[in-house]
Amino acid sequence: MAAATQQPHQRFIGLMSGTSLDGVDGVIADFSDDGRLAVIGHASADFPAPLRAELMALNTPGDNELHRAALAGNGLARLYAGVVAQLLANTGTAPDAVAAIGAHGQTVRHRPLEFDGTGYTLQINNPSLLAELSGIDVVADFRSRDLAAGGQGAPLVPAFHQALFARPDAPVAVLNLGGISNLSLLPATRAPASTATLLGFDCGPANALMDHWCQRHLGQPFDKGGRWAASGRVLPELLARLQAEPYFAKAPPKSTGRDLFHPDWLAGHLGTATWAPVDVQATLAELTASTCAAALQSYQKESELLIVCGGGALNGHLMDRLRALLPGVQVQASSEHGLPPQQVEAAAFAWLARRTLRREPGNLASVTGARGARVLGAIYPA
Ligand SMILES: Nc1ncnc2c1ncn2[C@@H]1O[C@H](COP(=O)(O)OP(=O)(O)OP(=O)(O)O)[C@@H](O)[C@H]1O
Ligand SMILES: CC(=O)N[C@H]1[C@@H]2OC[C@@H](O2)[C@@H](O)[C@@H]1O[C@H](C)C(=O)O
Repeated sequence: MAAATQQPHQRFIGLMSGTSLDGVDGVIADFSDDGRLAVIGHASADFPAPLRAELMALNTPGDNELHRAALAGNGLARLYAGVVAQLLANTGTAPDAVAAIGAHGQTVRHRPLEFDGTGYTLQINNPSLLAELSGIDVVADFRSRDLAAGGQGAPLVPAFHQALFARPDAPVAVLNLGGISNLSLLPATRAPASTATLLGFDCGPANALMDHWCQRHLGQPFDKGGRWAASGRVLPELLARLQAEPYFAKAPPKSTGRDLFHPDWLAGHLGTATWAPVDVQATLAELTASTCAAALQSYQKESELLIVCGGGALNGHLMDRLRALLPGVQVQASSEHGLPPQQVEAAAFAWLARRTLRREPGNLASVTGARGARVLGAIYPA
């Protein structure tokens, strides 16, 4: 009789609904014992318009928030459950073959201490409902523990970027262009310990303001390929005003969100000027590219490779501007390094859920500024 074979891998699902508020991305991935992963399926779902509108509205203080947030959490959990069902069906996976789902939730407030002295981060979610609907353990609320330990609670993906993209002999930078941009600066894995500090921080707005402007003036949710921005002219005076935002010059650790970079922030800088909308869009794209490029040049000059993920990697104009602003740096989409741009963050939350189940820390104190490594999140058993 053949000896019983050991299970060769563990399967996890990761679900991300990020600050661009475009919908949910999910991946299902197999992890080997040493933590390497193979994504075996991807599924996504757009937000139904009323849920998107409510999640967007909940980013700013308003009436009856507790009730509305609870209902939005239910709506999000049901959308998540639909994505999980697609992932299971597409890959012929039974729920009990999945160790856990890492479900990020929807950030509607992000207030690390120095933002306004409050010190909390809030991801709307209903992990109990998702566990009930999916029959799978759910890990959620990944950020609060890092904040409790004095950290920013974000970004959390740099540790995953390190596991996935770091190289033995050369540093690598990884840029996520979602609603907000964040950069991971990965030292060479063989670098001496004294020079091997991994940094990561949010650079500023990526697509959030461009999406807003595009919706307002073209009635479209985003600027496909960046073609509208590419047809405009950068406004030097406006660009200088936007770049003067103190957040950009702040040293890490730092993180941000729609709490700072919201439509009123843009409106305040536009003032009463009557610039052509297409030129404002070109300027917003330049703001994204220039702040990300400046962040790389300030904190990892020696990097010759920039791997770009997130939906912004599909914006040809943004990618061109990054290349122009970073001569000598190869700027490549993450698809050239094994994982399509829209799957990286979801895969990161599958990876983080696995860490939590194994009681392994998910944060990096060098990135978030937390007092130390912490096991992140809460587990909701199926
Ligand atoms: N073909 C495309 N051309 C230009 N932009 C695109 C394209 N596809 C997606 N995007 C942009 O990418 C955004 C979605 O990116 P993504 O899903 O990575 O963001 P997110 O995960 O919601 O945000 P975050 O990483 O800040 O949490 C869209 O809102 C849009 O602006
Ligand atoms: C509070 C919050 O949701 N932050 C997000 C957001 O989207 C991009 C950037 O701002 C990053 O800090 C973070 O997401 C990724 C997944 C992170 O934690 O690494």
